[in-house]
Amino acid sequence: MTAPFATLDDFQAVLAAQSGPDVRAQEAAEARNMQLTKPPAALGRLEDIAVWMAGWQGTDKPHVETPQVIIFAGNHGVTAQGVSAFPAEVTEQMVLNFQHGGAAINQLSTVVGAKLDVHALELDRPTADFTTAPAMTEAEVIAALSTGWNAVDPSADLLAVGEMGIGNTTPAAAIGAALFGGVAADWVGRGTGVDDAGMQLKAQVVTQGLTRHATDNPLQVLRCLGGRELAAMAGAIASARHHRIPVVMDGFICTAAASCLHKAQSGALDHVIAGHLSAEGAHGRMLEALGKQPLVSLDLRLGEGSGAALAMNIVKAAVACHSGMATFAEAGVSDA
Ligand SMILES: O=C(O)c1ccc[n+]([C@@H]2O[C@H](COP(=O)([O-])O)[C@@H](O)[C@H]2O)c1
Ligand SMILES: Cc1cc2nc[nH]c2cc1C
Repeated sequence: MTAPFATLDDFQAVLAAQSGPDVRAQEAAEARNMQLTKPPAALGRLEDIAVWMAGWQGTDKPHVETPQVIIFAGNHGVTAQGVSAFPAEVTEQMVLNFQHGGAAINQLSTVVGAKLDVHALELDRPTADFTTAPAMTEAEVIAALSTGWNAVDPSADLLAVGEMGIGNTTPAAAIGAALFGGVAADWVGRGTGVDDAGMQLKAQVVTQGLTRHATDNPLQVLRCLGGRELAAMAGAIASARHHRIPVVMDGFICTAAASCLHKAQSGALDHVIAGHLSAEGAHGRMLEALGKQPLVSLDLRLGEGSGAALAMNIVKAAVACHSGMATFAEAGVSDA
């Protein structure tokens, strides 16, 4: 399917036209949940997850049988400022590692039974350094959003989005500050492992970006301060909504990309769940701003969709209980 937008205004209109969950299916799932052989609410948040899945999948018996994990990779002009502990060529090297099955995300996708797709976005043409120019032109951000939109398999029943991009915690921090306020130091973190001086440098770089690209428009924030893999994640999340596929978010960079959708259109992340709380310092603040509670908190700070793929197991377990359990009547167990 060709992406149904050619400009950021079109994309904004796509977000505005998105529909909500299937309320009938959700109500049917709630009713079913009340009859399952357990004390009320004894499966805690697993019950909420199953009902949420039911709403987006449009059935009272939701499933996770064809999950998809997508990694988008991009390179960043802002790495010229020395904001990462690793060299930019690692982005491309890790893409090869993903393709050869050697990365953490390959193992985590296998564990949850997900198809893994990798999309490298013009790695030999990094975005512009946002301290001196907008990271992307409108045509470039639309191309990246479209890659993300088209990467979603319409037959997937659960989607995890993740990224690979040396330097991309700096654009993510800039987006956090631009959308949610505060100073740069509130949003920068260690990323791949910079020291205290590196953190200070990142804060200066983010401040320069914020000063240069002052805008209230969240999609312009994505264009000016973001990166191709962030825009692609945003495009994939919007596309999943169109196909009514629930989404599990990954860490700090993925959440920053999703935040642009949330700020552009209230409710744009209703079909999205936070997979995990990253060890990247500002991730918790960003999730709070979105009103999202992460499923797991295991000090991961890898990216590449790892926390999202891991959390898919919990979603899978939630729907297995909901859809597979017997009711009190079926099992002949006495109700309260
Ligand atoms: O997902 C996260 O929360 C996360 C936190 C820190 C680092 N990363 C990964 O590390 C890279 C960005 O770190 P950096 O230091 O190069 O900005 C990028 O490839 C991300 O996938 C990811
Ligand atoms: C080795 C390495 C693997 C990664 N996976 C996601 N981001 C990464 C960053 C680095 C540096």
